[in-house]
Amino acid sequence: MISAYTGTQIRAAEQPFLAAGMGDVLMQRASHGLANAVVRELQARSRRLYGASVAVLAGKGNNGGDGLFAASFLAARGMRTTAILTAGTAHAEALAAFERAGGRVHLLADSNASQLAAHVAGADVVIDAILGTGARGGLRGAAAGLVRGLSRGRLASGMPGIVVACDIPSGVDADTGEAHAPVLSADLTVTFAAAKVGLLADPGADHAGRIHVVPIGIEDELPWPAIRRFEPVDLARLLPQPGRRSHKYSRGVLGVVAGSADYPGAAVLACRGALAAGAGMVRYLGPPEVADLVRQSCPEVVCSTGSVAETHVQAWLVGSGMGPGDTEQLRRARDAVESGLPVIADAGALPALPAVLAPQVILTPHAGELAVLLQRLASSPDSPDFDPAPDRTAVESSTLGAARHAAVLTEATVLLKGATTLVASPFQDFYSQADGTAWLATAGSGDVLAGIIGALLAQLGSDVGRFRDAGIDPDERWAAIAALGASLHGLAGAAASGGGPLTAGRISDAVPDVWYKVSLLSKPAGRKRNSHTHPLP
Ligand SMILES: NC(=O)C1=CN([C@@H]2O[C@H](COP(=O)(O)OP(=O)(O)OC[C@H]3O[C@@H](n4cnc5c(N)ncnc54)[C@H](O)[C@@H]3O)[C@@H](O)[C@H]2O)[C@@H](O)CC1
Ligand SMILES: [K+]
Repeated sequence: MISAYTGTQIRAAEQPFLAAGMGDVLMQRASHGLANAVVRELQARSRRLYGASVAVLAGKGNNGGDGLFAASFLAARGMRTTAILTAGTAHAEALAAFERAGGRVHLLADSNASQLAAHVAGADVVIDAILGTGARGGLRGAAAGLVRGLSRGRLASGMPGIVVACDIPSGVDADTGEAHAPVLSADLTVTFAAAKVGLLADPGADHAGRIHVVPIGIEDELPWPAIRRFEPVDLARLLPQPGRRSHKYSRGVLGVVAGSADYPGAAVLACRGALAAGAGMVRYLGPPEVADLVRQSCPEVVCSTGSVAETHVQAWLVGSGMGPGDTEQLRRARDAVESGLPVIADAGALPALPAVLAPQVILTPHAGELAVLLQRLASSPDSPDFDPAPDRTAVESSTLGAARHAAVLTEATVLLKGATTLVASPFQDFYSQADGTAWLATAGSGDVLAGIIGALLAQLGSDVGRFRDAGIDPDERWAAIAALGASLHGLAGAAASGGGPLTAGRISDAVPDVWYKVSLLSKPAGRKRNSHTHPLP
């Protein structure tokens, strides 16, 4: 599990060390880690170390200090180092160390910005150490102009160097992931003590590149994380395995209310996702013509035109492929929510459900649907910290804030789909998953995700002990189940894609194999099914 923290939490954890006069020690650990990461990055790309050019963009705070110390270590390994001081001043000891190591220093001004930009664009490595966790807002003045020029150059592929962000890309809010343009997108972010929330939420995550955490010795002081991310080994622990005496009913039965005359395929894809993710049985309720298609595609599914009340299941999936005119299906969706069973509510169900729900109801909007949902709830008096009527762009620029707000207002668990999938529980537990590939942005992908999460709800919803044993508050298991589903969906999509285009059905087809490979991570080597190890996709 990856745990991430706000800048405020990190600073609070540092406080006892700073009070004990250990600030310099922390900075040395951080900057050594940064320098080592740069060396490894060059080596991984088979680039020479001796003579490599390094440009560090250094602000006036400790973030700039980290960058300057790191550059001085790199100079000691024979690299040619240049510092651009973006604020006219810099951390005094770090600057002195940098100059002693032979680094060249330039003060950034409007008059020399374009000349320095050309120099930086030609460097083998650019270290972005302008702003860190102490930033308020984004880059300003000449620093903004420099980064804007560099970003344009990067987009035009004119900048072959490696961009390494020190702690966080400058301009990204460490607490929220909001990005104040311009931001220089990094290939690698080397972050200290622990990942920052802003690296795990879009749009900050767009700019972070790969994330490397450097421990600096304050980790034991860190509080409960602000956001977490499951890794495959966590899936190995949390995904269910049938017992020897399991039967289809004890394995977990999922009821599916999805599809319509206009979108019958959504029902098929949701059912396929659910079957692939281990539901003991899937029961489909819906129009006969959709049920026919479901039967043809998935003969395992038991179809009926009955009511929610007379259908015995452990969890419901409602809404995929449904529209406002599908009166009977929408009534079933509301009945499913009223049953008190765990429900995943997707697409067409979102506008049709009561405003206030419950934690075991998982809403799965994309950014546009979340904007509509928040607009519907905007009349709520509990929305002081959010634009009362956010549009899609507002949601996309503050994904974590929007998901958090929706969870608070609806009292449901909210899964916001996107390049990074965020899950917010109404109790304010958060997960971020980014296991997939951009090829997952394909029609029907969300229906499969709903099916996968539905199957996990049916199998895991009552398994309180499993979550407690994994250190997850049982009340928060709905968010954990949603995050597990997002992770499984992402891993399956990446495996099925293999780097090329993807169709939704292939995501579900890939789930069982990914599940199997993940489950090997929890078993001692001697107990593997055969002698071959299956690398994760
Ligand atoms: N506190 C510690 O013990 C450690 C801090 N570390 C580093 O220190 C960083 C935090 O350092 P600081 O608190 O000095 O903060 P920053 O280095 O992020 O910068 C804050 C400085 O920039 C100014 N500033 C804030 N917003 C600005 C903006 N939008 N435009 C221009 N200037 C702005 C502030 O007035 C302040 O002087 C971390 O990100 C990390 O890199 C590491 O060295 C590890 C140890
Ligand atoms: K930075």
